[in-house]
Amino acid sequence: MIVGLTGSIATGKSTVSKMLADLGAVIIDADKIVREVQQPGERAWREIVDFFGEEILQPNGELDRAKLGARVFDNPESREKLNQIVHPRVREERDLQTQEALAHNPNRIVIWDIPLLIETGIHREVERTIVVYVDQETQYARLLKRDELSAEAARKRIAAQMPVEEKKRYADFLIDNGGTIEETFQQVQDVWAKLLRLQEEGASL
Ligand SMILES: CC(C)(COP(=O)(O)OP(=O)(O)OC[C@H]1O[C@@H](n2cnc3c(N)ncnc32)[C@H](O)[C@@H]1O)[C@@H](O)C(=O)NCCC(=O)NCCS
Ligand SMILES: Nc1ncnc2c1ncn2[C@@H]1O[C@H](COP(=O)(O)OP(=O)(O)OP(=O)(O)O)[C@@H](O)[C@H]1O
Repeated sequence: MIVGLTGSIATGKSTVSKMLADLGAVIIDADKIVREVQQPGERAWREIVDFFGEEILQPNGELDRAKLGARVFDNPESREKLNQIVHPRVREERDLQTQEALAHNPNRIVIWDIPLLIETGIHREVERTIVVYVDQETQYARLLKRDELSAEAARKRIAAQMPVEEKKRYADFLIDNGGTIEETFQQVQDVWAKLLRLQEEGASL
C-alpha cells in the first residue's frame, strides 16, 4: 500500500515520517531525492545551471541552495521552471525506490513524504493521504527557528504552497502537530494501526 504524507512547510512531515519509520513503514522522502538528483553532473543539476547560471553554484560545484532558494521563492516563474526540471527526475527515482521496497516485501506500507503532494496532483496516485498540520502562527515560528530565515523569506516560503488549512480537505487522516511530540506520536500510532488494518483487509480480498 502506498500512502501520501504531506503538510505545508515546517508543519512536521519529517517529524511524523521518522515516527512512521520507527513503526515499520518504508519512507520515500522527496526532499532527500531532490538533493540526490541535484548532485553535480546529474541531468537536473546541468539543466539548473543552464537556466539559472553558474552564479547559483558553490566553488565546489554543488548548488548553493540558499541562493537558488532566494531566487525561486521570490519569483513564481523561476520556481515553476525549477519544478519542471526537478520533478520528473524525482518521480523516476521515487518509483524506482518504491518498486525496490515492494519487491523485497509486497506487504510493506510505503509512505511517500512529499511537500507538494496535493499541488502536483500526486495525491490521486496514492491509496490514502495523511496531512500534518499546525496553525499558521506555529508554522511560521517553527520555520523561523529551524531555518533561521528572515521574516520576509519565511513568509514567501509559506506562500509558495497551498495553505495547510486547504490541504486538510484532501486528508484521509489528519495529524495535529500543534501539541507536544508525545501527543503527535499517539496520533501517529493510531493512524498506523488503521493503515495496518486496511492493509490486512486488502490482503484478504
Ligand atoms: C529551492 C531549493 C533549492 C531550496 O533548498 P533548501 O535546502 O533551502 O530547502 P529544502 O530542499 O530542504 O526544502 C525545504 C522545504 O521547502 C519547501 N519547498 C521546496 N521546494 C519548493 C517548491 N518548488 N515549491 C514550494 N515549496 C518548496 C518544501 O516544503 C520543502 O520541504 C530546493 O528546495 C529545491 O530545489 N526545490 C525544488 C524541488 C521541489 O519542488 N522540492 C519540494 C517538493 S519535491
Ligand atoms: N510537536 C512539535 N513540537 C515542537 N517542535 C516541533 C514539533 N514537531 C516538529 N517540530 C519542529 O518544527 C520544525 C519543523 O518540523 P519538520 O522539519 O518535521 O517539518 P516539515 O514539515 O518536514 O518541514 P519541510 O516542509 O521544510 O520539510 C522542526 O525544527 C521540528 O523539530
